[in-house]
Amino acid sequence: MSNSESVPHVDPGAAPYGNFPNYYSFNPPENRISLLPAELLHKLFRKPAESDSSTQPLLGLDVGCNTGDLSVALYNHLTEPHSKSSDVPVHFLCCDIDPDLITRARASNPFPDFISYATLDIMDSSAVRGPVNDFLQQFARSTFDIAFCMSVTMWIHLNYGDQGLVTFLGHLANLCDYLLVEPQPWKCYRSAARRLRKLGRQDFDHFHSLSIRGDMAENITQILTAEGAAKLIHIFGNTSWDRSLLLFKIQRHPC
Ligand SMILES: C[S@@+](CC[C@H](N)C(=O)[O-])C[C@H]1O[C@@H](n2cnc3c(N)ncnc32)[C@H](O)[C@@H]1O
Repeated sequence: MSNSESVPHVDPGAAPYGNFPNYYSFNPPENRISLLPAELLHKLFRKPAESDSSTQPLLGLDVGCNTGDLSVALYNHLTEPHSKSSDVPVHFLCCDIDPDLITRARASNPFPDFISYATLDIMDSSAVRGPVNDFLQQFARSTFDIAFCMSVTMWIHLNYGDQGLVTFLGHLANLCDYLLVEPQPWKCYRSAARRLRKLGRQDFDHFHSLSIRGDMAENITQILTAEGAAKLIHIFGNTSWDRSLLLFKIQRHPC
């Protein structure tokens, strides 16, 4: 399979945020799911045997969920009986900038009581506050247990520049205790820019001025772990698209 997001037969000018309408026909969820241990949630959140077994729900945030196929696959994978976290209710909030993708995700949602979808630009802090805070407040919580940021960083980076990427990662880290990131490697940036040029379109606003470039998994790790803000605790290997899945534990320092 090709290792860049150059495969979709969609005019990329029409998908400037990576909002490809048929994403899962060329990158099926299984490519990523197969790298994640089914017991991930149990391993991260298991309680000591003697602790009270009250079932605080586990909360997940999926940023850039497209039509929700990966969100649902993650939900199934992490909650199915052999995962041993199935006794704990798990609730996901999944968001995407593209309202059409969210409409499709809602229409095919197999678990509407457990998976919620919202249209929002994660870079628009005032728009994010509403749905994210409303979701967290239902559970009297201020953060998610885990956030997923799968194949989204490049689109944020190309559309909002270096500072946008740094702000985005910082914002996500503030929202969760664990963060799973699948960064697109630099060669995908070149492919995305080449596609636009082939179509005679203007380059992404920021492509030529990005100074964060090269090894994107390493760059993103450095941004997240700067000043001890997060710790890289696991790399789950590489997908067939040569993308690594990086799990960070966010370190909260008392003020
Ligand atoms: C390449 S797709 C990845 C979809 C999914 N996360 C996955 O890995 O299967 C990138 C998604 O991020 C969404 N996206 C890009 N920028 C966004 C933003 N600023 N806010 C919310 N979603 C965004 C796009 O609409 C698109 O659906």
